[in-house]
Amino acid sequence: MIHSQSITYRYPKKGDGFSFPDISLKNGEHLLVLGASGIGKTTLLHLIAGLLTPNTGSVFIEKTCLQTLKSKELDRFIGQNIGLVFQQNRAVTSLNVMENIKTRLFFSNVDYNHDEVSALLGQLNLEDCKDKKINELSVGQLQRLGIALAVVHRPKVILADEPTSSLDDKNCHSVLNLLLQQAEINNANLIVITHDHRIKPFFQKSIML
Ligand SMILES: Nc1ncnc2c1ncn2[C@@H]1O[C@H](COP(=O)(O)OP(=O)(O)OP(=O)(O)O)[C@@H](O)[C@H]1O
Repeated sequence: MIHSQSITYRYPKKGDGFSFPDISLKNGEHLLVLGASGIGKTTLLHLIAGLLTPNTGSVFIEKTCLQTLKSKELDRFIGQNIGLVFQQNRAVTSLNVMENIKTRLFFSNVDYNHDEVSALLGQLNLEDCKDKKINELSVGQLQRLGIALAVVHRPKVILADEPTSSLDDKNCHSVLNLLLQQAEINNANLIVITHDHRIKPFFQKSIML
């Protein structure tokens, strides 16, 4: 469950700032956030993820209001409950795939479970890659690893920033299906922000900024 209320944000020394529409998702619901370049999509994503603090308004994940948490509590809460999928690779290049997975779990304070991680790597067709270094992965494998790193700690909310804009139609569909599949397996809310209108049919709920 995620709920945001009356969020506004202004970057220091930058114009009027943003006033965002409220978001309300029950367990298992997903949202597409569409909008032109520069309209504030990534800013909204960072506010929902707790990476930026709104000037006014609140974000609730389950019953926790992010704005009531102290800095260390917030870091812990984000690490355990939020999964972020980035457009660019964020894996540590000096580590192999499995070491990246274990590092992600360590920072989320979640124990490594061999069977669960093997199942996840299987779902993402990465089981043959676990000992590979990041620079040995194909573009598609890197993208799927990005999803694995976002969901391996079983977050309540999966947030994806432009996950498909540089992909052809086939890979766009495949990435979307994997994200939705992982959201379902984890009973998580999935929020995708994009200017890529091809993915509209995948979502029942969408807002335009
Ligand atoms: N750290 C920052 N400091 C100051 N201004 C910023 C910062 N980050 C973003 N902005 C500005 O805020 C506005 C919204 O940026 P944001 O990245 O949220 O838009 P977006 O809709 O995600 O754009 P795009 O689709 O191009 O990624 C832009 O004008 C951008 O220049």
